[in-house]
Amino acid sequence: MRYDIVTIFPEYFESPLEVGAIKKARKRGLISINILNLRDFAYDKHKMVDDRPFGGGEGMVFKPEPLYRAIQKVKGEGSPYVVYLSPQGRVLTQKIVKELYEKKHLLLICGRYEGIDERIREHFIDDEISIGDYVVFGGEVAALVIIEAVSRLVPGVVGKRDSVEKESFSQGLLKYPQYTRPRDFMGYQVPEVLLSGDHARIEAWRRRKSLETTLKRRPDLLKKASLSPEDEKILKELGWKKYE
Ligand SMILES: NC(=O)c1ccc(NCc2ccccc2)nc1
Repeated sequence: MRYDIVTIFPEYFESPLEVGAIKKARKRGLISINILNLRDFAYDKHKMVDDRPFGGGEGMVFKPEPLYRAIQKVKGEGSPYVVYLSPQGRVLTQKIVKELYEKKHLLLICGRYEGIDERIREHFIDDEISIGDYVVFGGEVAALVIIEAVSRLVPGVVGKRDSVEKESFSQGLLKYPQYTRPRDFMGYQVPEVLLSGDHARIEAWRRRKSLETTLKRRPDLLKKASLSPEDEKILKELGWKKYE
C-alpha cells in the first residue's frame, strides 16, 4: 500500500507515523508513506497556497495551482486514487475502508480553513471522504484515520490473527467484552464461561454478547449485518423488533 499526503503542515505527521504497527509496516516495506508540503508547489514569490474567497465571506480557500502541481507530481509517479478529506464527504465506514484498500495507492489531500478551490474538487479529486459529522482544523487527522484503518487490511501489518475479518465491524457487529487477569478485580469477577476452556461455549457466549451489545448500542447496524438464523433467534429473545 502506498500513501501520498498533501498538507501545509508536514510536521503534523512526524510522530503518529513513527510509532507502533505503522512504523513497523513502513520498515518492512508493507506500506510506504510520502508527505508533500503544499508550499513546495507554490511558485510565486510569497509561496501563496491560499487566498480570500471570491464573492466575499470569512476565511481562506486553498488556491488551485499548487494543489494541481502536487497532484500531477504524484500522478507522474504512479496511479493514485485521489481522496479529499472534508466534512462534505461521504462518511467513512469499514466498507469504504476496504474499497480504499483495493486502490493500493492513495493520494490524500488535507484541506484547512474553508477548504479547496471547487475547480480542483470537481476535476481532479476521485473521492471526498469525511471521518464523521463534525469539523476539525484540518484534513490531516482524517488522513491519519484512513492510513490506520486501511493499513490494518494490508497482509502482515496486523499480528497473528485468524483474520482481521473476524474483527468488530468486519462482521457488521460490535465486538464482545474483553477480560484479562486478575480474575478478581475489586470483587468484580470474570464470567466463568471464559475460564471454562470450553471453546464452543465461549464462542457462543461471545456471539451472544456481540448481538446484545449491538442491539443495545447500535441497533442501526443490525439491518446491514450478516445474521444467521440462530443470531435472529437470540435477537428476538432479546426483544429485537426486526422490521421496526
Ligand atoms: N469530518 C471530517 O472528515 C473533516 C475533515 C476536514 C475538516 N477540517 C478541514 C476542512 C474544512 C473544510 C473543508 C475542507 C477541510 N474537518 C472535518
